[in-house]
Amino acid sequence: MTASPAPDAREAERAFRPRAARATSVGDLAAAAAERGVRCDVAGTASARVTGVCMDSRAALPGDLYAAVPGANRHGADFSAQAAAAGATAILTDAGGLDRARSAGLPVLVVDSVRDAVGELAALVYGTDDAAPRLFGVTGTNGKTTTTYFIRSLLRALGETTGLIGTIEIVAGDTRIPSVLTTPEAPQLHALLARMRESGVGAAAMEVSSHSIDYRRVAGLRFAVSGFTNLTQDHLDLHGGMDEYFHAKARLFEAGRSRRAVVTVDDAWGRRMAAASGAETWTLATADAPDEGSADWRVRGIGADGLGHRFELHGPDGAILRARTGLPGLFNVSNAALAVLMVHAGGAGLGDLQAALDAADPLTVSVPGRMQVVCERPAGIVDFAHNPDALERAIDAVRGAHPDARVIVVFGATGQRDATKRPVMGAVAARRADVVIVTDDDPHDEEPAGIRAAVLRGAADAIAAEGLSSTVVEEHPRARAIAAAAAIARPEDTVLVAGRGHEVWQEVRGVNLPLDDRVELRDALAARGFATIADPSDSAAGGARE
Ligand SMILES: CC(=O)N[C@H]1[C@@H](OP(=O)(O)OP(=O)(O)OC[C@H]2O[C@@H](n3ccc(=O)[nH]c3=O)[C@H](O)[C@@H]2O)O[C@H](CO)[C@@H](O)[C@@H]1O[C@H](C)C(=O)N[C@@H](C)C(=O)N[C@H](CCC(=O)O)C(=O)O
Ligand SMILES: Nc1ncnc2c1ncn2[C@@H]1O[C@H](COP(=O)(O)OP(=O)(O)OP(=O)(O)O)[C@@H](O)[C@H]1O
Repeated sequence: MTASPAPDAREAERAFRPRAARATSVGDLAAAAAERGVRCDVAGTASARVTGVCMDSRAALPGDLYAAVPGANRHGADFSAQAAAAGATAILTDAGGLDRARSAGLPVLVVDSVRDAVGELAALVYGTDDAAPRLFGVTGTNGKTTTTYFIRSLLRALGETTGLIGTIEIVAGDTRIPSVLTTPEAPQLHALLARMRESGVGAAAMEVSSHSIDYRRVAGLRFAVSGFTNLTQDHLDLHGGMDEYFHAKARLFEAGRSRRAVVTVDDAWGRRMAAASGAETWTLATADAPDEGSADWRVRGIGADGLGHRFELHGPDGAILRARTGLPGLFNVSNAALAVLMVHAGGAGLGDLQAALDAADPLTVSVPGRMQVVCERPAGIVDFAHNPDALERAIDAVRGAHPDARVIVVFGATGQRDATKRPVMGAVAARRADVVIVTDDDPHDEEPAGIRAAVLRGAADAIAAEGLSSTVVEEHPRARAIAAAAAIARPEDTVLVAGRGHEVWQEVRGVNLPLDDRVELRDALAARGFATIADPSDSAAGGARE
């Protein structure tokens, strides 16, 4: 067991501050915020000067406005003295935090909702409201990370200097760090954009999680283009139901938040999202759907090409774009098509786009832990699928062509998160795979045996009700489950290790244990004498790469 060296939120917050800071007085901030409809009362001296914004006292730097939010566990105002000791010059809080903030002896900006206000204030402090890099935001249950990597790669092929913000890493010019959140908190986002601007970044691709929309992390940001991948069951613990989950995502497409939108309309949720969008919207059909023909853009002519696919995009006035992606799975055609159209909607002309697609194969970028192949025969694949829809698609995507090919899937469900998806994932695996090895994901503080039992119950119920012939076993810890899968793999089989993708720490009762599925699978297959593929992005090779 090791103590946690996992990415640290505070370090991440400090790593991406702009080098040049301009000072704004508390009084001027309150006045500018009011002009944007955010009412701010000032308690204390209005002449104090602010050069940065933070939301965690442990990340405060001299000159910061410390945003003290009411949290699930504590009110941030409890940490006002720590922020002041670190050099913060003012505090932003709500009526509930006012007295505690005042006791730190700093001027206080009082607002109705700190989360609603902090994005706008950070935009003012960092000057990111109009001069930030062009932002390409991607939301949806699955495909956000992959699509942002595709967008960034395509923008680079078009000659742009780019940034990236998402689950795996944050990249701004020559600086990169592993991510803590998929979408950082608003103060960090605005600092990041200011830093990107300093580094000459012209465009950035960014994942926008539904949590971030609910928690107002994207407040004060304007997206040049926003894209929607899909909506399937996930995160119902936060949102309560699919309708609420839909409405959280829909807020990204409000007029004023996004200038343009590209919405995948392969199902009813997509069509509803397109109808709800207040931005100038293009619809994209990537799969056979009832009214697929009425979409503005359609994927046509999909054909197998190596591990991936080639395809065409057909648009208005006979426009056609030809593209390919080397990443396995038809869902990666959907992700790639969305990325191409978002870059087109962001201003790239059809001719330039086609030239970039032809010259650089930009949609064959390697995305860490997303359909990552560590061995070709047997196929050993590590993927991030951690909800029912993604798991089903991932299993289908990796099934080999040989008539005796089996899919052996290793996965578990996360502790303290949406428990309703556990039996559903068990049933999906029992239906689609030949051998199912149920193990642990990140149990967090929950008892792992109970999580496994819920997944196993779903699998057993599906087998009994549907007369399935799949084999289901329980094995833990996870490394032993991966070794068990490798031990029974025949050359024509596929071992799919799903759920944790690029992650290199497994959290068990507050302790982060080192665990990289790619390393475990590669080592287990190599031990049996199979030829494996090294990859510089995994933990055995030292981490993230270009
Ligand atoms: C459930 C959730 O989203 N919680 C977020 C929330 O934490 P919280 O309400 O528990 O905070 P708290 O512990 O009560 O503390 C209150 C405030 O005091 C501050 N504090 C606390 C201690 C201290 O010494 N000093 C200090 O300033 C905290 O930073 C916080 O602002 O506010 C914090 C920042 O203020 C967030 O960092 C934190 O995100 C946590 C880390 C998180 O894991 N969120 C996940 C669920 C998330 O957002 N995930 C999505 C992706 C989901 C997906 O697609 O899979 C994401 O975008 O990453
Ligand atoms: N368009 C898609 N439709 C369905 N499943 C997909 C799609 N794209 C990717 N997947 C599956 O979902 C997994 C996660 O993909 P990716 O990381 O790109 O999505 P994400 O939205 O960023 O996920 P998360 O929010 O959980 O980080 C992949 O490993 C793959 O199994």
